Amino acid sequence: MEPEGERGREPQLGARTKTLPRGLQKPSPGEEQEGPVAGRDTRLRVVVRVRPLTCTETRRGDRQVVHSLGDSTVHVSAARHDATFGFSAVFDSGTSQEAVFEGSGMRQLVELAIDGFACTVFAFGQTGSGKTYTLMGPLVQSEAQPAAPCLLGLMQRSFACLLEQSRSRGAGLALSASYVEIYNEQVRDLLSPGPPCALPLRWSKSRGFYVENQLSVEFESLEAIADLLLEGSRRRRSSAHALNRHSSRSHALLTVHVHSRAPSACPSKQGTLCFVDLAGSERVKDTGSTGELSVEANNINRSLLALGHCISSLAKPRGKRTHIPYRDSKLTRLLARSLGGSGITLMVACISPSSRCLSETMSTLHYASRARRVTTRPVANRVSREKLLQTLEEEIQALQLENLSLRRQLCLPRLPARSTEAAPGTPARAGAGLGWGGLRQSSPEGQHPAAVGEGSVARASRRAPAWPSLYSVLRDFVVENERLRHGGSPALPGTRRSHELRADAQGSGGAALGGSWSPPAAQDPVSDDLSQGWGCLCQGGFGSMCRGQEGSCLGMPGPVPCAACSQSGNPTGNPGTLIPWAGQGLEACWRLPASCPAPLLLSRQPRPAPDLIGDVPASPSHRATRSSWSARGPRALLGHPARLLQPNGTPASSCWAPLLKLAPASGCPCCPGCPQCCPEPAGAIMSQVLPGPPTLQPVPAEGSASIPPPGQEDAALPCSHQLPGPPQPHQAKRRSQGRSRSSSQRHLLPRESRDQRGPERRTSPEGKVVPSAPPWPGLPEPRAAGAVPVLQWEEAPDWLAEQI
Ligand SMILES: Nc1ncnc2c1ncn2[C@@H]1O[C@H](COP(=O)(O)OP(=O)(O)OP(=O)(O)O)[C@@H](O)[C@H]1O
Repeated sequence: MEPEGERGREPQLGARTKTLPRGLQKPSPGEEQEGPVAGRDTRLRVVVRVRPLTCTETRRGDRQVVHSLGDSTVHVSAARHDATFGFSAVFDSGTSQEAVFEGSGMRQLVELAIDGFACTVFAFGQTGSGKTYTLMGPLVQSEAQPAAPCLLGLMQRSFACLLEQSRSRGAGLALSASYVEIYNEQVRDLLSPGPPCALPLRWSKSRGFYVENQLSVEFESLEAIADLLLEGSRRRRSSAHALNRHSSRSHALLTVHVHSRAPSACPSKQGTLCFVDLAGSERVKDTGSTGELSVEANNINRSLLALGHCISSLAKPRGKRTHIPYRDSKLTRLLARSLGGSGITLMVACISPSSRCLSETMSTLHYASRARRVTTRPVANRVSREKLLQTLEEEIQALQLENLSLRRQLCLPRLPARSTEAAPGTPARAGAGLGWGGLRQSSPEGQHPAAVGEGSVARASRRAPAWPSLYSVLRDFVVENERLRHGGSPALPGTRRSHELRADAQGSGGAALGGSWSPPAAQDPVSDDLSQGWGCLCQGGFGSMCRGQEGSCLGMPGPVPCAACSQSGNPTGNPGTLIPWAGQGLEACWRLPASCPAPLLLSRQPRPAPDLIGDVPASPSHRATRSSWSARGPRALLGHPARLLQPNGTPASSCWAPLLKLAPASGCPCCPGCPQCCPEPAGAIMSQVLPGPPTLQPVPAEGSASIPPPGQEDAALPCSHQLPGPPQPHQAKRRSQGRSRSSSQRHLLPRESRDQRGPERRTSPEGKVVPSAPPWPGLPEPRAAGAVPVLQWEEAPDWLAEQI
């Protein structure tokens, strides 16, 4: 039993709510603070909510044994239990939802999240004690019958508060949400449609424990986040048992990521607000759980026990703490930062007043009292622009090197340097790319990109706001990396155009994309080549996947089986593969038409707008991204999610949901690749994205080249907005390096390929020479002087390739 004296030691609520998001108060030495103080021990804030007796309990004649004494204390009076507990606040059964929001300090928590702190609120208690009610309000039966505004829970009120703050700061806050549940010790994404699948839990030094590949959805309105909450809650596992007709069978974690964009000189802040609705502890004999319900109950109780152990260990003074068993359950891993790290945490202990629940109530109150002794050391996550740029650049470099190595292993040709999107509000102009290409240009002559350090980043950041470009480049690399890791064709920049043309020719793709632009198919040689069964696209680099003869490539391994091919049964039993093409919501079957009865390109479902992407239901301002990929390799440097985007409305067949979507490479977010926004030679792109098959191609006639020779592939940059101009000295040097590297590049190709490297051109099936880079009016030939070279093969360190 909790001693009476416990009460006296509790500081008063008014004195404790010293939330200082900005000033960060200075405590007296050795003083332990309850209000968050950066870098100082700060107690968890624990409040108690007593729910009213339910109809069943009243009907049964249960006695009310829990009473709030009005001064943040709660009194339990029963035959063998008589105790008083003090907390930060106690809300009795008559307290409104709004009073709970205001009195619990939730509003301050929202402000702290905006200020860059990782804030967590979690509700715990016995099953049926009102945790979900406190966080989300009463169960919403349907969208047509929303809950009365006065009943909305802490979540909805916090969202409203956040959005209000966002509006008052102009375009200052970028908000996104992710929603996962831990069900039977498996982490599952509640925002991904389709059958639930387990997501891996990873650890990194910078981020601690995190869920890999969870979907993160941007939102800008209350309706949007309310939809997400509703959608996720519907997917969450719940069942009926004796104590609750809608009992949650999983722990749910909804995290809102708050990114405050600061004026250029100030650091930006990246806070989080995480709502954890724990599944309720339960006694199987009380709930009458059997079978699956009892398995769930065991898992719930086990993870709550692990949480209890962590809290007990953390409640000891710092010097006396030994090991904190965070790794005992997924729940404690995910809550590690909130409990003992640098976050700020509010715990809401929910209890039933019924005499029947007395022992569970006592256990919850003891648990809560112990939690009050737990301290964290809050640290705001502030990222200076310089630092963010540097981190982004490092990430891009690491990814580029890794992709180079992967391409090398897959015998794919290099890609040209990535173009970048212009920063919002910055008109796209030649040479103004601020991404990788821009940074490389600003690097000292001949310097390895990996050696481009803070200085060049700083230069880049001084020239213009660079991160929209860098993020765009990073996203491209991540998408490409994922494709390469799966052994499939990378999402190749620029290919979207050809496939849009193709779909347009079939009368479907253009419409799906809003299709305002439909250039003549004659300007798209690759599209023609694909449709007419031109050559093997994978250059024989895939072993058994490719028979290595013209027109007989059975496709690269890819994530989405082509329904038509797999159903019709092809001679080798190797189904065709639908490759999602960047930016277009299109899928291309790599099998050739002769053997694939499916259309070469399939358009996806029409989408309301090209930039409303993600596999979450279309809703105002939704934009879905997947969180960080894997902790392998030299990546995982950033604390932000990888931008693996999924097309809207496309059901994910697996947890990887491999239908990737890239924003158009042009500066215009809704541009499907029109010549106005993407003033690069379309054909030049095609010549670069097509893997050149040196051994398998018919030797073309003289006069045109489509496969650029080593050292020249880098000449044309898709959407890089270059203008023709005389070669700069460092560019001339680069070209000479390109020539000299050809010898070293040779060893990257299969011997057969090396021996039979033919002229750098190809022909269409009719024998007609297809120029690789048809001139686009007003723009340079792809290999014209002034183009920015890409990373050389030699520049990818061997050790990296070995590691990968
Ligand atoms: N403060 C409250 N006022 C009115 N009704 C409440 C209150 N708290 C809970 N209830 C009601 O009690 C029932 C159980 O609540 P809820 O589902 O939120 O419990 P829970 O703790 O989340 O249970 P579980 O752990 O099993 O999911 C619901 O019908 C809910 O509407």
